[in-house]
Amino acid sequence: MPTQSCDTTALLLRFIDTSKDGYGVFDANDKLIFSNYVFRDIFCLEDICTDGCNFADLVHHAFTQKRGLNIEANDIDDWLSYVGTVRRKSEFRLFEVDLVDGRWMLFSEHLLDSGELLVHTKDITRQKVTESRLKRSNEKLHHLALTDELTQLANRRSFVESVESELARCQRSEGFVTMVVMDLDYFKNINDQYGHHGGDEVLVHVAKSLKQALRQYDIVGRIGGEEFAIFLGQTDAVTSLEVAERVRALIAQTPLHYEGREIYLTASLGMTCRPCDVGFEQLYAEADEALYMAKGRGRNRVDVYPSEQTHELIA
Ligand SMILES: Nc1nc2c(ncn2[C@@H]2O[C@H](COP(=O)(O)OP(=O)(O)OP(=O)(O)O)[C@@H](O)[C@H]2O)c(=O)[nH]1
Repeated sequence: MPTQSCDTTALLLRFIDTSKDGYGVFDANDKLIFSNYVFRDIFCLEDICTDGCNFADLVHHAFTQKRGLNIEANDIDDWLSYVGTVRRKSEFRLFEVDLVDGRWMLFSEHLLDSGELLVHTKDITRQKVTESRLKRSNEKLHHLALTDELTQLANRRSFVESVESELARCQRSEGFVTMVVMDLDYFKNINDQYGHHGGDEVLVHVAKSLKQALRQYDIVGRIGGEEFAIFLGQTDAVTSLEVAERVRALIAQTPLHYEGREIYLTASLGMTCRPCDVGFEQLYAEADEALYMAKGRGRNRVDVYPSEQTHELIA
């Protein structure tokens, strides 16, 4: 019945206009022929007459007012050219968009055979906020799982993983890799003299010295207790020994100022240098053996595991 149909249309229009979702219809020439309140709000069309406006006009209007879609481009026409390569190119399109005011919208576009484009938008700001909180806590958890809480260096697990992936990466190259294992000397005495807190401060201090003495791409970790390990990728034995000596000297020359006193400390280091196709276990075991030699030969020194790559250093 005509009256009923009229009522239904009016009701539908009222429903659409008061909806929390946005609705817009563009004709085959991309002219906006229908929009509800939310849609007009997104493109900040409250103050302009939309008759005859096409999509590019709407975007230009919002962009000049620094409102509407968050467009990270200096040239709006470049952006519109890009959008032209995806818009109206498929029957259905779904995408997320952030607005200058911080809101996030899920846009869906239906292209009819007759050329009209029906656009629907849904506010997904709350989901996006929850998503980014979740992402941040996952990143934090990931960081905690891989980092030694006290020194903020890589923990044992993370050190092993990083070295193994570095070894896999350089498998086919001709270069050399070095492992250095370092252990503080008489650390038990430091704990006994300055307490566990003093001991912890020493570990943090040593971690800082390591970061200072090493290059950004060297891998360093706290393996446990007062033991640290350094991996130098693509580094020959001579350079590696220089690095290990630099670390040893820096630690010996840099006392920690703790509660008005100076805590002097030393460390013993063992190093090995091998071609890139070596496995982690072998590399670590050899460096550890060299560390054992350094401890036995009086501490505060670097000892080198004897191998084809290091014989010149030992001779
Ligand atoms: N403060 C503190 N002490 C730790 C930590 N982890 C291990 N230690 C202590 O480190 C000390 C290691 O002692 P030892 O293995 O005897 O070695 P050392 O006294 O350094 O002697 P050498 O290695 O032979 O020169 C022990 O007293 C442990 O309790 C830690 O996280 N914090």
